[in-house]
Amino acid sequence: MSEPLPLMKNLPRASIPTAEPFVLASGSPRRAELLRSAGYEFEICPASDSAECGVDYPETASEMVARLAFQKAVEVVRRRKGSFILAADTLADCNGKILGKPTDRDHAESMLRLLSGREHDVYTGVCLWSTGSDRCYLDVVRSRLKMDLLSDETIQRYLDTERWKGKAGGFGYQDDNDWIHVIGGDSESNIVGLPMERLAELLEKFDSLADKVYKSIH
Ligand SMILES: Cc1cn([C@H]2C[C@H](O)[C@@H](COP(=O)(O)OP(=O)(O)OP(=O)(O)O)O2)c(=O)[nH]c1=O
Repeated sequence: MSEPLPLMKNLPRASIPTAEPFVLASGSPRRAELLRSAGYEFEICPASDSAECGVDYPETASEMVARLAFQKAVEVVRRRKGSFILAADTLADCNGKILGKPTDRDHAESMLRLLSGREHDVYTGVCLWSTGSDRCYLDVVRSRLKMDLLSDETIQRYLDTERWKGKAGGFGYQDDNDWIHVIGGDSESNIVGLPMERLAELLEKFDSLADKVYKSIH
């Protein structure tokens, strides 16, 4: 088995605030790996892709990840009664241009060319939802990154690895590249899809933070 990445080590863990089974409403292998590395026990029940698509809303990256995390949670809440649900969404934002997962190699290349030599933000929206008590909390964490100016050769070499697949912005911070640097925000796990430090805080404070959810969204 390969050695866990440094960012997967010493991750904080908090107790689940209800007696409900903990359900990860995400198909992201990174989110599952982060939770597993921290020692959480959970089931996986991904939201359908339709929870992510839809109308082009005029919104910021921060608003968008919050909305998408909420939509993914709603979709799973409908199927998993009596569960404590965690949904998340991650996007990159380079000067107002919002970058999701690339659809193909050309799309990934255009994202890398946009990010090359620039600073950008990575946002993750987190939605926690106790379906038994109908309480929900939504939060967003931001990290700031700087990508070195990439040569054509570096871009093509990275694209050849296919590690850009399924990753917002067309790259993986965890992919051991020396051309991407964190310059703001202190959660590396946030960049990879789940801010583990904030998650532990939210779980600890869930009872005081969470609001009752309107029945109408069920
Ligand atoms: C920026 C960045 C993103 N990512 C990943 C995290 C997320 O899995 C993905 C963003 O896609 P998301 O739509 O947030 O999640 P997903 O499609 O993987 O899973 P689901 O919708 O079922 O929850 O990008 C990295 O792995 N490394 C990175 O450096």
